[in-house]
Amino acid sequence: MSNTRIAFIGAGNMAASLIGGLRAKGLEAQQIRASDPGADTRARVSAEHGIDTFADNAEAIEGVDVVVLAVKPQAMKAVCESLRPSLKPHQLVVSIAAGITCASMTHWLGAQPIVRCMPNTPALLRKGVSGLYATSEVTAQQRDQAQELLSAVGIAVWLEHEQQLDAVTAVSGSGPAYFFLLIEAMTAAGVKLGLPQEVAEQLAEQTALGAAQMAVTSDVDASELRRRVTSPGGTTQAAIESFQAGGFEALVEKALGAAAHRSAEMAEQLGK
Ligand SMILES: NC(=O)C1=CN([C@@H]2O[C@H](COP(=O)(O)OP(=O)(O)OC[C@H]3O[C@@H](n4cnc5c(N)ncnc54)[C@H](OP(=O)(O)O)[C@@H]3O)[C@@H](O)[C@H]2O)C=CC1
Ligand SMILES: O=C(O)[C@@H]1CCC=N1
Repeated sequence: MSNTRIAFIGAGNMAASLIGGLRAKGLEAQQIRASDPGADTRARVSAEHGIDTFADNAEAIEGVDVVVLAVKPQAMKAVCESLRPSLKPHQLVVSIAAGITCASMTHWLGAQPIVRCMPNTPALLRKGVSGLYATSEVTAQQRDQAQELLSAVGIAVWLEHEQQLDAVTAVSGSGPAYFFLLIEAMTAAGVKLGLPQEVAEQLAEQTALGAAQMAVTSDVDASELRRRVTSPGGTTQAAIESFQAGGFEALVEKALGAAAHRSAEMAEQLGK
């Protein structure tokens, strides 16, 4: 990674997080470039990270080792087709677009080494987690480059089957939103129980942070940590029983199933 040159196509939220992570890991500004149609977006990433930005995607990828596709899934076909004439066979393409398969990208780009990933927004704080899948064209060195790119913003986990990315999207790609929803709901419930809004918010947020840190650092699993909070016949038991009577686990399974299904459906709809 020390002298890898990387171009980001699309300089929105996820690209900015990745660029921030790479800069924090010591990559020089000269090693990173980004292209985006938005003049404001270009000015922002350029000012924040000191990198060169381009309005023209083909210009941005000249001479780089890795091309990161960080545009919305709906824009992927047009972006890939426009890059095709300029891409060199040795350039690694890393896509972070939800629900766009390697087969679709290969169809649009031509034969090219591709790593498809699914990061998540805590990447902004270098607390992200990403699932990665590599096509057979990807060399060991390129795998390392992709690994280092995604590890700059958190943990990177390699997958054996591309289809598993639908499940990764359901669990961790979309996952931060589920925890935010829980924080919102716990805050609203706290207010209904008589707490001021800011206090309820502080309690819910810090509890989420503390619980997540315990789950990550503890050598016992989440169910044991939960058991340790749950005094027999106490308040936690009353809450957990209420959650479960409402079908909590089945609801979570259904919600994640909907996300995974949508990921596969997007591949079908946008992959042509
Ligand atoms: N947000 C999330 O939680 C996650 C998102 N992803 C994936 O990351 C990708 C990017 O998402 P996110 O960063 O949130 O999206 P953003 O909309 O913030 O960023 C995409 C950027 O790409 C720009 N863009 C549009 N068309 C082109 C083009 N032809 N060439 C170059 N740039 C272009 C957009 O400009 P403009 O706005 O002017 O159109 C925008 O600035 C998506 O594919 C998404 O599926 C993956 C994991 C998590
Ligand atoms: O909602 C989405 O489609 C994207 C992918 C994962 C998170 N955001």
